[in-house]
Amino acid sequence: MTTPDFIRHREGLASLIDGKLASAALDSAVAAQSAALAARIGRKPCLAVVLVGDDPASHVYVRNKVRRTEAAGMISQEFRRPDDLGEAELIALVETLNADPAVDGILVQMPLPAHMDARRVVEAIDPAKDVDGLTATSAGRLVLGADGLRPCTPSGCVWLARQALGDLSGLHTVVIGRSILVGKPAALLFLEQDCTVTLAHSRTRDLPEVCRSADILVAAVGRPEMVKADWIKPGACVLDVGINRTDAGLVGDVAFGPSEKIAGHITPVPGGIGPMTIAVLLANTLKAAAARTGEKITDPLRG
Ligand SMILES: Nc1nc(=O)c2c([nH]1)NC[C@@H]1CN(c3ccc(C(=O)N[C@@H](CCC(=O)O)C(=O)O)cc3)C=[N+]21
Repeated sequence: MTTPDFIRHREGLASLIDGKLASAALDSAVAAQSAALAARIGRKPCLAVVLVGDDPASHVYVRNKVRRTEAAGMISQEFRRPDDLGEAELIALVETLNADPAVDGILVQMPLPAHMDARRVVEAIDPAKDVDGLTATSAGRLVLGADGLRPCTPSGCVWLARQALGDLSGLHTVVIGRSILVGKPAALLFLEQDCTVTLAHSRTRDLPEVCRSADILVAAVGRPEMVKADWIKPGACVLDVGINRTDAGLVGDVAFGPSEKIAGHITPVPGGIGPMTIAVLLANTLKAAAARTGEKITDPLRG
């Protein structure tokens, strides 16, 4: 197996998995296929992003999504609504987007304002357009191992682990965090790769010891630098999903400095899993566009 250029070998330190470079590689594969698909169907794939309220972090993510969608030759539609928008109005907007044949993917940015039931809003999304992979239909297909759209962040984790390690069969993956958006689907996606999976969480007994048995460690808890270097098996592949804003800037869930001396591979924050999430979102939009129009494409995340 040849190592891709976004995994940088470093003497005496973990190889650095550069998620920014990796996502640029995926984006250009998506762009090429999106152009070919557009030529066949007579229109570009289109992603609609809905942002309710004015959380500054959400605005940063949405701006990045719009920029990268357009750079990949796809159409980006943005819908901004005030945070006093009613749930029924938001669901009506989702239904309008469901009915619009030119829209291939719908993403409703989380978190939603507290007065809304996010589950009800997500379930209003047509599963064929569920590029976040968050509807009950998509989750059910994931559990069944049936075709469907998979959640973006955990798909990005699996893709990077495969790029770093090749076949993951038989490896022990420990996922810390059982969220619907990341931890739970990550466990299922690594299982689909024939890993032995442990889904650890805040009630797990002796978490450091559990982590020390991981060949692949996925940290998705949202606690700055919670995972310490002595929780890491020497040579393990460490994927840091945490995006924590602290006085010291943006930090992950892993204490990076000490951990890069122990791990075999590691993702930084920023510049690791975050940009990969958007790359998978674009790949999912391409897949949704192809499936909706009955066209065949090669999955940019496979191979
Ligand atoms: N329906 C929905 N789907 C999501 O996928 C979703 C969401 N809601 N709500 C918020 C979270 C968070 N998220 C990120 C995406 C990219 C970066 C990213 O590109 N981060 C850069 C840094 C950006 C910065 O400076 O803040 C990096 O890690 O290098 C981070 C976080 C998607 N989310």
